[in-house]
Amino acid sequence: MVKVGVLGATGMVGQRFIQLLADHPDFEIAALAASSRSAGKKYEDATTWYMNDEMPESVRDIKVIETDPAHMDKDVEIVFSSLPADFAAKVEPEYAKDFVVASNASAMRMKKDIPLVIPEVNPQFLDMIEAQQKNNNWDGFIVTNPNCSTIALTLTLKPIYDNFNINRIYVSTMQAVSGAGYNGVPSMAILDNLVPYIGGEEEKMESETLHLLGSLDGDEVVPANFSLSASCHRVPVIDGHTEAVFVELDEEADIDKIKKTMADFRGLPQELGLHSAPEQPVIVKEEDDRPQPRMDRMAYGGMAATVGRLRKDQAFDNSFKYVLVGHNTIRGAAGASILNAELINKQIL
Ligand SMILES: NC(=O)C1=CN([C@@H]2O[C@H](COP(=O)(O)OP(=O)(O)OC[C@H]3O[C@@H](n4cnc5c(N)ncnc54)[C@H](OP(=O)(O)O)[C@@H]3O)[C@@H](O)[C@H]2O)C=CC1
Ligand SMILES: N[C@@H](CC(=O)OP(=O)(O)O)C(=O)O
Repeated sequence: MVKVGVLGATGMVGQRFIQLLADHPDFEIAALAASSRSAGKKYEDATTWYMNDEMPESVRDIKVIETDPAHMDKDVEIVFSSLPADFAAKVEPEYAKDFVVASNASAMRMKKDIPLVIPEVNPQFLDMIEAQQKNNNWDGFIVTNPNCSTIALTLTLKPIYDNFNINRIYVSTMQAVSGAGYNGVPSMAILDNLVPYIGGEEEKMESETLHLLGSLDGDEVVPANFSLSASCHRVPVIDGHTEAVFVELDEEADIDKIKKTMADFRGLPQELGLHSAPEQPVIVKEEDDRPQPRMDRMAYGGMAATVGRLRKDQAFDNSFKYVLVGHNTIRGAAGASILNAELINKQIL
């Protein structure tokens, strides 16, 4: 078993990490860190548990430590980070001196030599690790996963990008409140309402998606060459981001072929049989009223994106549109970091 630690362990994403790691066949939770508000307390006393399942027995008595790497158990090999981005930017490089950091925070995603990875989409970006270690003189390294809306979108776009020529994409999101953390959106702001702004989200979706679908030239990422415009909105759903996607190709959109390409899509995690890999990363539904967050967010344990209403766009030439749902704190956060770590454990450690 590989010993792992979780930073930000008391938070919304930290709790997902614990839920997903509790019975993991290869990883064993050895350390939990949070802010000085929580450090020194037993995990069960430091945490207001938000998950539907009970808090795992194995973590209840673990004493929460300060996030400083000096406090981290030296037997830990992988540290999962679900820290606020500004704090992650300071702490993650400190951890990378000695530990593998699988980060879910946005701070380091677009930095040179730091792989931003979805294992089904761009596992080859892990090749940057050698340069990262050499350039920083680190024994460990940092690998990041994308923003929650970006992950679901990019999983569905990868098979299209590989098989057709994309000209431009518009995407409009309807994002769950859990995406902002437990204290992120007051109920008075979101009940009976919708908030048409999520700070920084549109910029992240636009840049990260093109980066993930791009190619490596040495250690430089050459972004994919199409236009992408995002509009992001918060809706009163607890978990599961929904996105309406509009795609213009260079050629006529053959709907049956596009559906088959998406449904047949498999990547390296499926080939390697990684524990958290969904059998099918993209599920295509035919019902007129799917996908819906309540019904589809838990597809393959929350690790698959579900697509529906895939149809020709009658208003524009060579165009089609669809709706997708992805679980924001599983495939969009903790599950994504864990899948990255499973790939690293199989191929690098
Ligand atoms: N929620 C989501 O869907 C997604 C979130 N993310 C990213 O994951 C990260 C965590 O998000 P989320 O779990 O929602 O946030 P929460 O606010 O729910 O949790 C934040 C965690 O970080 C800890 N923390 C806060 N400040 C400090 C500090 N100064 N020093 C040490 N620890 C600190 C908190 O500890 P304490 O309890 O002691 O205060 C808590 O454990 C963020 O970077 C977010 O952007 C990414 C994708 C999706
Ligand atoms: N901003 C996302 C969640 C998030 O924290 O994303 P990021 O990891 O890119 O900061 C949401 O509100 O749903």
